Amino acid sequence: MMEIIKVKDYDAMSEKACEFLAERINRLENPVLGLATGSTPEGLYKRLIEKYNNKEVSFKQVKSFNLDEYVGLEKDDPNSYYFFMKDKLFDHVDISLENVRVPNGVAPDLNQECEAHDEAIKAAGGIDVQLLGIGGNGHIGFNEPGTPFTSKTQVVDLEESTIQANSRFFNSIEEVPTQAISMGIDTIMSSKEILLLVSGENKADALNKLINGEVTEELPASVLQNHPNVTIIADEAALSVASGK
Ligand SMILES: N[C@@H]1[C@@H](O)[C@H](O)[C@@H](COP(=O)(O)O)O[C@@H]1O
Repeated sequence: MMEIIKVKDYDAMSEKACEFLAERINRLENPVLGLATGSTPEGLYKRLIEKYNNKEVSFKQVKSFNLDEYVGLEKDDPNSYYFFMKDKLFDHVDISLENVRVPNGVAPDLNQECEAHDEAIKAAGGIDVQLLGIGGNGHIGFNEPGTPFTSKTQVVDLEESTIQANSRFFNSIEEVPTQAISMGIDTIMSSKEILLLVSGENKADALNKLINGEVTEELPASVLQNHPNVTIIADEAALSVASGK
């Protein structure tokens, strides 16, 4: 089941997503969240912090698992996803850092780290709500086109287009890591519920294929058609191709 909520713009998407997530956090006894990085969820995190400051939500009982992390970046590297999460959310709410897990991109044994991530998710009882963004090429997490739907958390090679897109955060393109640890497609699909946020015209093509196209490993996000409980909050620009159909 896929529900699509169309909103006007990025701000409206962030607002809706904040209501959606806060409702789950308040309702579930021990919420387990799957969290994402990138520009897309930044507005959502800002609003969640506001809601926390207004005492409308608390993260005391929340456990979280992040989707991905660059290989080779230390936790305190401003471009690491661990740093992003602390900077954009964790440092500003009452979540315990003991309850958050971002894959460790500098673990001595990366494969073992991938297994540990999946094991920790299982031990927590699985993910209640997985937040996702989407890459222009249809990637989710860092699962690039061609990634098997059966994949668990693993080390992945980044596509040139992804490196290019993410270079905006780095001083130069040479500094962008070429590999990452990413939750696998199967890991993501095992979540009880999925919330996908999409904003902007540059995602319109991928979103159209996800909604109207066939389910194929060539467009990793298309797998979401097979999930029983997906909500997509997308703005008008992101839906411009899909709604023209
Ligand atoms: N690994 C991240 C994804 O988790 C993210 O959803 C996507 C879109 O990023 P943005 O939201 O900045 O457009 O690409 C990045 O590479």
